Amino acid sequence: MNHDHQGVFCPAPSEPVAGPSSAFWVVVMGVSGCGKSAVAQLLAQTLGLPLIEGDDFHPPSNIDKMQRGIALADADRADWLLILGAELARCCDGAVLTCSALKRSYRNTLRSAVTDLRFVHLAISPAESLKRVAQRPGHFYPPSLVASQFEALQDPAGEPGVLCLAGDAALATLVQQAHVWLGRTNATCAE
Ligand SMILES: Nc1ncnc2c1ncn2[C@@H]1O[C@H](COP(=O)(O)OP(=O)(O)OP(=O)(O)O)[C@@H](O)[C@H]1O
Ligand SMILES: O=C(O)[C@H](O)[C@@H](O)[C@H](O)[C@H](O)CO
Repeated sequence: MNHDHQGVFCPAPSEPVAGPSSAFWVVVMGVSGCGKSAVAQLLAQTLGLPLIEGDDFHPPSNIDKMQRGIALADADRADWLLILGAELARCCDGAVLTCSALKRSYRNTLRSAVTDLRFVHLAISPAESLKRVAQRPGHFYPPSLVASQFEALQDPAGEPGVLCLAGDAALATLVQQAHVWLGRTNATCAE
């Protein structure tokens, strides 16, 4: 059992957390460069929810591996996904999480942490992903790993609680579409 930063009582992360009926948890997912951080930041801001940046929770060994151009394996991602699930569960009133969540089993690990977890999948082409990743000087993730993201990706379309969006649309459009899907049509979305 634990408490979040506001002292709200939370069940242990081993049981999926169910919040107030107005609460929801959203994962913005997809391959490298698809726009997870950009969209999630706006979404969290306009929904008034905390933002959890999944990349901030990778152990140094994972960052080191990616920096050296080695794709993460299932075993590298296992503990990271459990930690992200615990972070979601810690936010009793909901949260927006950025996480690649490339495989169904990864999404199911996150689903086991909170009830009715939603996923917004930003789908982009390998060419667009490569272009965006190559344009990020100083970022730890190398363009040489982009192909491995698409090899690992299992399309979440058809799974429960999933919205698939074209990640090359304008940011404001993407956030607006997510709001409508979440039933929050009145919120204003800034570009
Ligand atoms: N809808 C969009 N249209 C045009 N450019 C975008 C869009 N979304 C994001 N970008 C740009 O693409 C780049 C990658 O975006 P972002 O960092 O949000 O992706 P990401 O999925 O979080 O990547 P990673 O997981 O690799 O960190 C950034 O330069 C960002 O400004
Ligand atoms: O599961 C993964 O392979 C990783 O989370 C990657 O997606 C990177 O962390 C991200 O792309 C960095 O930019």
